Amino acid sequence: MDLMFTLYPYAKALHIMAVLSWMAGLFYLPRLYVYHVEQAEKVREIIPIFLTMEDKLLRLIMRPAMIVTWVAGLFMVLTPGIVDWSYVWPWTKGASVIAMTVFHHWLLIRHKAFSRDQNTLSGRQYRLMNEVPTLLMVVIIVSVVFKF
Ligand code: HEM
Repeated sequence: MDLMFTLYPYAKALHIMAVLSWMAGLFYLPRLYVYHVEQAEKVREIIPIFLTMEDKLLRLIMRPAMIVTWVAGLFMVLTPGIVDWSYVWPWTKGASVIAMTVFHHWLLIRHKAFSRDQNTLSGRQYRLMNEVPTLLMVVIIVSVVFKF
């Protein structure tokens, strides 16, 4: 237990670093899909460049950042005295991080559809979906800061 308390600030620092990297990708990838849809209609040669950018962002940045966010976050959840489940905030945060993870996998599925040239969504739809991580982030930050 003492070791968990010693490691707690390291876990929190790691958590915040990973969260920032994961969120950067979650904000940028739907925007990249907007350009992918709208530009690919005009210039087909640009498609492989978009696919490479999306693939690298998903595999090299977003996936590792998501894993580190979860591992460091769960470490803090398991540290005694950190989360009091009788409050509302752990539930709103928990629901939002699960929704954020579902959104990540939705982006992955959309990327696979793009790779097979089977994208069915419009630029406008990706623009709308871009708001999802923003809304979830607001709920998460309010939850961890106000701890209602
Ligand atoms: C993926 C699963 C996640 C788990 C299990 C998790 C869990 C936790 C826990 C237990 C804490 C410590 C709370 C405290 O200090 O009292 C924490 C802190 C924090 N989390 Fe997460 N978290 C996750 C994802 C996220 C995401 C996606 C964001 C941002 C969008 C985020 C932002 C933060 C911030 C800013 C803090 C620091 C709060 C403070 O110092 O008071 N977390 N997290």
